[in-house]
Amino acid sequence: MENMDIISVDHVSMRFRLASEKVDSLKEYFIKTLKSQISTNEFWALNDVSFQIQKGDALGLIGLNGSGKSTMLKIIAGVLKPTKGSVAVRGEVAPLIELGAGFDYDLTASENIFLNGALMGRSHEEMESYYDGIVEFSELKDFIDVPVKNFSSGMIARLAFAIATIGTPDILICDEVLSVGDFRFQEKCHKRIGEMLEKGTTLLFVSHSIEQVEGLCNKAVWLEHGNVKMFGECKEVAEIYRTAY
Ligand SMILES: Nc1ncnc2c1ncn2[C@@H]1O[C@H](COP(=O)(O)OP(=O)(O)OP(=O)(O)O)[C@@H](O)[C@H]1O
Repeated sequence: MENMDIISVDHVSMRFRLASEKVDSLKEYFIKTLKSQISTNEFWALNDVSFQIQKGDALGLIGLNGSGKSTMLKIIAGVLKPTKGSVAVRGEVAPLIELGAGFDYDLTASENIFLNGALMGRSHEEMESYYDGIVEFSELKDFIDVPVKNFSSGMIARLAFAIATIGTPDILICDEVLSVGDFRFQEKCHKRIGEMLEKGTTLLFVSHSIEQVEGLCNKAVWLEHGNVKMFGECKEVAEIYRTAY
């Protein structure tokens, strides 16, 4: 089982269609569609991207705004289906992509812990055993019965991170999570991710902080306009990336 690819991204391309005309209402949209007055521009967010990750690797995805990092993570997490190519993922994925996406904002933090557990396929009993640890890690004890709609983005990030990192998933996907919390909480998350890596979790990590990427990752893929500019050892990719723009 050593050196087995846990994630294999094979010639993945992703096309989005963008409406090129501004439409002010649904009615106008239907009328213009019927009259064939709406044209769409094709936009390729990823072009023929391939790379392989082995068990226990920590991969940083780096690149400028709009280079395709989040799109790549969403395809690996199974949220988006690639237009071309394929992705093979061997293992359970804990995705931290759109923070709080699994939350019902009218429910309290406590209720959302169980809701998210259910979304992750975990039973109520199982979540009860994790409950205290989640509350403690998120440091939201005093807010646990408050509806999440009253939370700041940092509080939502803390709760989402604490829930997603229970147990030891095979693959942890983190998209910009550490940029939301304050510095002290970022350190705490960094430490927890480090502990998960030691236990064999594979990490996919997006951050605009190249220092954070270097601190956690052994491999890096650098995306530029949806193309792989460079893939390899994190230190080598980071060194060239730093001086590139
Ligand atoms: N659902 C969508 N529909 C249309 N275009 C999209 C969609 N999602 C992403 N895009 C476009 O695809 C490109 C890549 O976006 P993506 O979010 O993957 O970039 P990113 O590297 O994560 O950027 P950032 O660093 O700003 O988070 C962007 O130009 C974006 O506008």
